[in-house]
Amino acid sequence: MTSLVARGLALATRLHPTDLVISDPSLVALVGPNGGGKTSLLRSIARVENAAGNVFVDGECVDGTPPARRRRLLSFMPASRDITWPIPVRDLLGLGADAEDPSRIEALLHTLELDLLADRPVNQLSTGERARVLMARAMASHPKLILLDEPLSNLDPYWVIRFLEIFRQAVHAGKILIVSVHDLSQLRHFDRAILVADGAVQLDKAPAELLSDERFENIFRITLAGADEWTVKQPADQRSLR
Ligand SMILES: Nc1ncnc2c1ncn2[C@@H]1O[C@H](COP(=O)(O)OP(=O)(O)OP(=O)(O)O)[C@@H](O)[C@H]1O
Repeated sequence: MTSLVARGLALATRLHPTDLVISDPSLVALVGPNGGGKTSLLRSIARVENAAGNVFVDGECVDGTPPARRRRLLSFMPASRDITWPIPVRDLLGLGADAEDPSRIEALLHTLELDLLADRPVNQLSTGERARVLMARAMASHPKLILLDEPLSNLDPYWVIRFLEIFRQAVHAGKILIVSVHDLSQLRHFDRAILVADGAVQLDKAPAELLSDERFENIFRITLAGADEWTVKQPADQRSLR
């Protein structure tokens, strides 16, 4: 059973000391206002920055783990879809997969419907197509923990639904997924929602409870006005626009 234990994660000026424990395979959303610290938290867990603290996946400390082993523990999909390197899609996926597991790449090309794009250079794909390549890459090494920074941005409605299905299948396969999202209507697909603002975890609840928490509205400065409909709580001072 996959578990994540993170202790004392911190990044100067961006993320206050933060603990996070996820004991079971689950789909966890990170939400929060722009600049609140979602990416900083994801990058700290992924150890892509020199963040303080320790991260344990299934009891195994990620720091100091050799790269081949680390990519079996976790993967990280960045929010940026920029890839300047003209590497073919299939070759890029191969960089993240085990050499002894070539069928994994073909399976991912099929799942993400990338078969016809497999020989195209990734830097010549559309933004949404690159998101599918990066998602496939994040899954290539069968990591136990998958960290995804705004994976649903830039996707058309078909692919939003397909990504959510793929996330759920990964949870059923025993993985933990931590996913930053901005579209609050997507929260109902998640098992748990963490609100990050001012560089700290402010709320950590079931999605429905989070959405109805008064602090949620205050932090986001919006009010629920109907099903999936929100209005601005404290309109910005408009005087400068006159
Ligand atoms: N490389 C960096 N160096 C210093 N400060 C940074 C850096 N990247 C981001 N920040 C700052 O850290 C804070 C948190 O940023 P972060 O990207 O984690 O927020 P976020 O919640 O992911 O935001 P968004 O929703 O806009 O993507 C912000 O105040 C931001 O300006």
